[in-house]
Amino acid sequence: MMPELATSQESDGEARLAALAVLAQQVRDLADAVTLTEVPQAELTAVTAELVALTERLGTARRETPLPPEFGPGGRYRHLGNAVVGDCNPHALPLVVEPDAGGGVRAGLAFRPSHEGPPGFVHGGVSAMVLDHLLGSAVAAAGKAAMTGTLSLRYRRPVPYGAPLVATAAVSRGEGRKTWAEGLIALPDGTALVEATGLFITPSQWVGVETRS
Ligand SMILES: CCCCC/C=C\C/C=C\C/C=C\C/C=C\CCCC(=O)SCCNC(=O)CCNC(=O)[C@H](O)C(C)(C)COP(=O)(O)OP(=O)(O)OC[C@H]1O[C@@H](n2cnc3c(N)ncnc32)[C@H](O)[C@@H]1OP(=O)(O)O
Repeated sequence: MMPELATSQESDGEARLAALAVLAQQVRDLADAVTLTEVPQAELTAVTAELVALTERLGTARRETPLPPEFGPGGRYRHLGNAVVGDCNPHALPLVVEPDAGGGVRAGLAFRPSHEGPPGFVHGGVSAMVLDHLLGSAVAAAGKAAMTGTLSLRYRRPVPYGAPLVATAAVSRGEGRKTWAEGLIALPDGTALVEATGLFITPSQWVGVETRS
């Protein structure tokens, strides 16, 4: 179950990965363009034909699975294929998670129109995904490799897209293979929008796995 972590020497060249990250960002922009477009039907059909051709070009050399977690340049942990933080995954925001002064983690973020749930606001499941990852990252920053056992959310206010927000998380307690973490998505002034608590469990075969680079 535990992924074998490669080193960057075993992964693709850094220049190619940088080009792939640029492509992934373009696809994110494409997703928003599709979500918001009002061009006429004939133009939609023409664009679709071009996208079919592009999809086929990318598929001529294809991996079985997204890019795995690895220790990249400088020994820094990264997971380029991850759905939340992966620079090379168009589905990812991508979130940049950093240690904060208090021993937890933080990430600045801005959701996009393609994250719409209730009209004009971010889908609650998307907020949950971000908080799942952030709480998991706080657990990893505390030295535990763990998977989400439970995640509980309190949606206090609708989450806007297109606006700068901040997400934070920290471990609240630990007991054997269980680690509890708390976090929130907030406005820059600290106003809480979504609060989360979660229980993360270290599978027995992951006990002792190094999570800090
Ligand atoms: C993902 C990390 C990769 C590590 C890579 C290395 C370095 C990492 C560095 C940085 C990583 C950065 C960030 C990571 C960020 C995000 C993480 C995202 C997390 C996810 O998005 S992850 C996907 C969703 N997640 C799952 O896909 C889990 C599916 N599930 C399972 O894989 C098992 O189910 C598991 C492992 C949860 C437990 O399995 P197990 O066999 O170890 O458990 P076991 O039965 O031994 O129970 C032991 C004690 O936990 C209690 N317990 C068990 N399960 C519970 C539950 N669900 N709720 C409440 N309590 C539970 C029992 O009641 C018992 O309690 P007690 O001891 O008191 O009786």
